[in-house]
Amino acid sequence: MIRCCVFCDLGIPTENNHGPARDSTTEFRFSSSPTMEDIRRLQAQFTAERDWNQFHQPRNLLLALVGEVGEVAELFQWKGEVAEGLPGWTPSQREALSHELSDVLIYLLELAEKCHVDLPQAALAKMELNAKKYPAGRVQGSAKKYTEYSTEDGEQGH
Ligand SMILES: Nc1ccn([C@H]2C[C@H](O)[C@@H](COP(=O)(O)OP(=O)(O)OP(=O)(O)O)O2)c(=O)n1
Repeated sequence: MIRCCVFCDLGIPTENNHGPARDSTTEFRFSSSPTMEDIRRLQAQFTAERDWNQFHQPRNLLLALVGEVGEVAELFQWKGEVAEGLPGWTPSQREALSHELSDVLIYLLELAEKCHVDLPQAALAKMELNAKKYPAGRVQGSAKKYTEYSTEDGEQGH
């Protein structure tokens, strides 16, 4: 059997091995794969193949994550506010951003794994909590923190 790449072995389509992942004329959205679990598994494989689990404890992963968030911030610093879609950014600036955001995601998922947090489920549960804390009808158009809503607004601050 001819092997293409690790992504094909795992049944994960990518732009490189299966053509464009999305139609650029439609509203922006992510590709349906890889899933968070796919990325967790690939990073676990990458780490194990290098005998790096000895370094990838939760605290080290947290520090690595924060470092990568800093690298994302560096790409935005001194630019002023930037509009959605990053108009005016060069292809190489966009590529740098996609690399740094990916580093953040990879370390975040490995940190969650090493802390035994099932992140897709945890994120969904947290979004349900967020929706209860910020009922759309009550907070419409306001960016106030939930603690700033008084009982007169009809919402009890915590
Ligand atoms: N001990 C390590 C080192 C790297 N990586 C992986 C996860 C990240 O996705 C990426 C981070 O690599 P670098 O530390 O080389 O950081 P950058 O890719 O951001 O390079 P640079 O800092 O030069 O921008 O590689 C990892 O899992 N464990």
